[in-house]
Amino acid sequence: MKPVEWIGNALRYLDQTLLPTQEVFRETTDFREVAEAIKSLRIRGAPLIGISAAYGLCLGALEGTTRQNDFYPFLERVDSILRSTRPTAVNLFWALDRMKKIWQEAQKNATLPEETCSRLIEEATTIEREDEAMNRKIAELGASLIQDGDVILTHCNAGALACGAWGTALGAIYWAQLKEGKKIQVYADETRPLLQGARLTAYELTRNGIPTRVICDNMAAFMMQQGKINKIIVGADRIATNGDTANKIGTYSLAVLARYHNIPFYVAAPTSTIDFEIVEGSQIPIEERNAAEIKYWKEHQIVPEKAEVENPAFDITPNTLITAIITEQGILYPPFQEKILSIRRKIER
Ligand SMILES: CSC[C@H]1O[C@H](OP(=O)(O)O)[C@H](O)[C@@H]1O
Repeated sequence: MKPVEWIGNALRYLDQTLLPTQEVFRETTDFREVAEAIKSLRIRGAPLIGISAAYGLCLGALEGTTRQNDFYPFLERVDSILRSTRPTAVNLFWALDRMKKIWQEAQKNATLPEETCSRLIEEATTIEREDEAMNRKIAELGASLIQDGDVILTHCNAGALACGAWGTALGAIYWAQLKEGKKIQVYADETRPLLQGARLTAYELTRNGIPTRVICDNMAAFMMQQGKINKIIVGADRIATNGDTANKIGTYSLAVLARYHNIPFYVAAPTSTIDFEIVEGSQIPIEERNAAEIKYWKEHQIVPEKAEVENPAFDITPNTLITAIITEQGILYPPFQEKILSIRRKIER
C-alpha cells in the first residue's frame, strides 16, 4: 500500500487524516488538491511531502499545456502555491527546486510544454525511486543499531506513511524485526495534537506484526524512569549542517529525557532532509498550525473559547543531545558538521 502513487497523469493518495479506522484513497488531476492535502496532512511526512509536491507540480504542468501562451508563468504560480503549503520540512523545497531546475532549463530552450511535462514526470518518478532506495539503506543501517530484545520509543510517524517505502525511524525497526529476526517492542507516543503516533505508527507497526504499545506523550518520562525504554528513534523534517534537528513537537523533550536517563537517542533521515544552506537549528522555520487542532478533537471542544492556544508543529533538538544521525550515506556520530559537509561534497559532485 503506497501512501501516494502516480497513476498516469493523476495522483492517487491515501487520506491519512481518516486512519486508522478508514482507509480512503483519493485520486486527483488537480495540483490545488495536492497542495490542500499537504496543508491538511492528508499527505504528510517530510519525504512524502517532497515526492507529492513533485507530482503536484507535474499535475500543474499538465493543466498548463492547455494554456499554451503562459505555460511557464503558470508553472511559476503552481510552484509557489506548493511551496506555501508547509514551511518546516525541507524536502518540500528540495524536491520543488529539482523540478524547477528542469522546467527553467526547458523554458530557456523554448521546449514545448508537452515535452516539458514528460521530463517533469520523469524527474518526479526519479525523486520517488531515490527516496525508496534511501529508505532501504537507512532501514538497513538503522537496524544495525537495534539489538534483539530492544524496547524502542518512537514519536509521531516516521514510517512508510511518511516516505516512499520503508520509512526512516520505523524502517530500521521493520528491517531489524522482519529481515533480521530481532524481537522488538515498540512504545509509540500518541503525539498530540494530531495523534500521528497513535493513529499512524501503531496502524503501520501492528499491520506488520510488530508489538506496539501506545502511550500518551506525558507518559514517556515515567516509562524511561521505570527502565522500560532502552532506545529512542525518531524521524526529522529538517537537519542543519551542525546536526540540530527539527522534528515533530515533543521530540526535544524526549531528547532531554533520554540524556537524563542515559538512553541512546537516534535520528533517522535521508540526506534530502538535510538543509545544507543553514548552519544551526535556530534558522529552521517552525510551522505554527491552527489553534482549532488543539481546541477541538473531532466534534468535541476541549479548550474553552477564551483560552488562547499555541500550536507549534515542530521543535528543534540540539545536536548535542543526538547520539547518532542515520542517513543513507552512513551513520553519523558527533561532531556532525564536517561529516554533513563532506556528504554535501559527495552528493554535489
Ligand atoms: C519520515 S519524516 C516524518 C516526520 O514528519 C512528521 O511531521 P508531519 O506528520 O507533521 O508531516 C514528523 O515530524 C515525522 O518525524
